[in-house]
Amino acid sequence: MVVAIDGPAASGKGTLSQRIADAFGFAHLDTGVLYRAVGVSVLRAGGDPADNAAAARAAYELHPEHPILQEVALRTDEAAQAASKVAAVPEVRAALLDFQRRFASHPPGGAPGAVLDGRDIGTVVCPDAQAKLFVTASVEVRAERRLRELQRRGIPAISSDVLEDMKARDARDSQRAVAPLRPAVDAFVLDTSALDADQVFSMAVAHIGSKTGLKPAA
Ligand SMILES: Nc1ncnc2c1ncn2[C@@H]1O[C@H](COP(=O)(O)OP(=O)(O)O)[C@@H](O)[C@H]1O
Ligand SMILES: Nc1ccn([C@@H]2O[C@H](COP(=O)(O)OP(=O)(O)O)[C@@H](O)[C@H]2O)c(=O)n1
Repeated sequence: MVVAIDGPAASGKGTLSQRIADAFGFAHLDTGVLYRAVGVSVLRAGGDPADNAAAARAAYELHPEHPILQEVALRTDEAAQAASKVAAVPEVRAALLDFQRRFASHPPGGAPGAVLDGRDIGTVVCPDAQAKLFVTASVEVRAERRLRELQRRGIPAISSDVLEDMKARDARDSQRAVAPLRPAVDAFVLDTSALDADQVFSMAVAHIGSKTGLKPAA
């Protein structure tokens, strides 16, 4: 059983995915972390994330136990920008595809299902997912959520920079040639601009139930 959750930055994908995974006993993979790790690896090696060869090399070196995947440095805006640059490189996407598909088909810990969140889960990584959600919100709402999150994590951030970075990333993610950000034709689109996390969760559970017959454990 695979649940695909896609959407733009700070729309609430990760929050929703973790809650869905907990409720159904599924494993959760935040695929954005993989792209962030590749971007940060390139920066640390002194490279340019938009350089195809450097980005592809870093992607082929990433493996599920790599310690960079746990680093808080992956959460910064700098990491997010680097991620969206390496994410436009076809070799990077190809290198990360196996990792993601293996997680979906063999969820760790023998879990009965997997929730993957990202930009292209319902369209490219798991086009046969039993339930697909596309979570979105206005860019202003998303920038405000991300700013508060960064402040909570103790990462310095300036409101106008977060908004501008988010717009730049939205444009890059939506306009790239390979696996652009867009809802799958069979995705349930959920605009969370005026919904809190509990409301989003309830609507998502109802949708998953309608598609799969599954109900969360009480
Ligand atoms: N429906 C919601 N309403 C308000 N804040 C939310 C909502 N969903 C998530 N958040 C908060 O917004 C921030 C970004 O959410 P996150 O789940 O990390 O988004 P994404 O994975 O899409 O980048 C987090 O601080 C999270 O707590
Ligand atoms: N499945 C995915 C996940 C992330 N990405 C890229 O990785 C970047 C960071 O993703 P993320 O999910 O960590 O970003 P946030 O939504 O958390 O801000 C995105 O801007 C995309 O460019 C992608 O291309 N495909």
